[in-house]
Amino acid sequence: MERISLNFDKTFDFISKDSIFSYKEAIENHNRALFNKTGKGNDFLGWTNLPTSISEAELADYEATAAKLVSKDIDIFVVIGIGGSYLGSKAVVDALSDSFAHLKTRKNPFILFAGQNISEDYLFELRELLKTKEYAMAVISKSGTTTEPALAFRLLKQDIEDKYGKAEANERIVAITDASKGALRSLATIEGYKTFVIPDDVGGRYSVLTPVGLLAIAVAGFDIRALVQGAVDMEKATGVDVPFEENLSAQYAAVRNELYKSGKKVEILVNYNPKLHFFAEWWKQLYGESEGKESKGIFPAAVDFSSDLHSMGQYIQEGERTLFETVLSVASPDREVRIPTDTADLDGLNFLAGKRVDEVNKMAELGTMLAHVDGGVPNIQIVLPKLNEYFLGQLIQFFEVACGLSGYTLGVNPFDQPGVEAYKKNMFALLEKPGYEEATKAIKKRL
Ligand SMILES: O=P(O)(O)OC[C@H]1O[C@](O)(CO)[C@@H](O)[C@@H]1O
Repeated sequence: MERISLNFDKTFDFISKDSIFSYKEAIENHNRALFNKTGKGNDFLGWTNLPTSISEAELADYEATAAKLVSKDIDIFVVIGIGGSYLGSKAVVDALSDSFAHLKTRKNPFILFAGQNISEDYLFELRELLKTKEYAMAVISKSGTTTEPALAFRLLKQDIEDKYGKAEANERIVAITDASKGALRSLATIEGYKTFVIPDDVGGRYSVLTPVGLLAIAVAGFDIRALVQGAVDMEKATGVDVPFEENLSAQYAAVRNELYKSGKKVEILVNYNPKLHFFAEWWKQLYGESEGKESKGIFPAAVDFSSDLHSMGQYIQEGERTLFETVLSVASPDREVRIPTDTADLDGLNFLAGKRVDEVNKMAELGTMLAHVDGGVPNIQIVLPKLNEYFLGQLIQFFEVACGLSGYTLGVNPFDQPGVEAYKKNMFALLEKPGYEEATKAIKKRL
């Protein structure tokens, strides 16, 4: 199998190869704890062997449901969800879509998102747009009780029922949630929506390869079988008995932990293709929610280069020396654009004539990596041969396994997120939610 590759040579000015390989035994033990489901948070380890456990019947169901929705000639498929219930599908759909798909004639509907913020303007404008379009929607919440998607769904449910009538609206709504618990499960049962189950042992940020991600990706017209196949191959390539020397996830986990120990507290995920912007958002949740606890953890940040070289480049080159970068590099672009000759050559670019634009991009990438290393920023590089479903599937599983190993190495439980409750508690107290009376009194005294 052709694989994504990992190169961490450009960290050796900062940490030694020996120090990285000193993690071998510990990380191999962590890998066994992950795959044998004996480590911390082991009730949320269903994602480790998720790719190989997806059945033909499940894939066929996602594809058939997507085809049924698309056959209604919908312009838009609205995905209502937040965090892990939206970032995975957004990441994959954006990575695979034409950059201007929203302005072009398409075979498949455009995927829009709701419930990922509480902006009144966003919801107003979305509802206005939907009045003029044909649409269907998926409402996704593992807990079934998250405020942001519940609020958006309350509004959009009324709109879709008003537009199509209740019976047809119910045909256009798919609910993806827990098998038995939560308000969304109860509502879906009452309304008779088509439903899909998010497995109990797969947390939100590890759920892109469940119906949470796969349905929307199929509706958008992408090959979910190739995506899953990539993840299957990476599951095997990082599995329980794979030695450290061959396990890319284990090596990435070791390098980032050693960099963290050496004082590099911020990891910046870099891309040179704007289609990967939301992949970085998915990655930020994966690593931020998994590792940021007990006053520890690398802060995950992201930049889109070369755009952000003209905004954040200065800081990365010369600011606080607590950064390292992980560059997502795509070896070959899908399309070919060559730079033309210009007789006047007033812009002085004739030295590039005949070259592909990607050659310039690649030299920007290499030049930046070398400059940043010179400036004190270690660089890791992950290369995808192409930006397609198969290699994205590999990359997803690679990062998930590495995240589990990295969290175990750091000594935290990478599969809970207790800190997220703090803002919710305050928001409910401020909104005077029944049951929060004491908290309301206490918070009001602070205002
Ligand atoms: O799918 P749910 O349960 O609505 O949760 C959405 C997101 O909210 C969180 O639970 C944080 O509150 C994330 O972990 C999760 O991805």
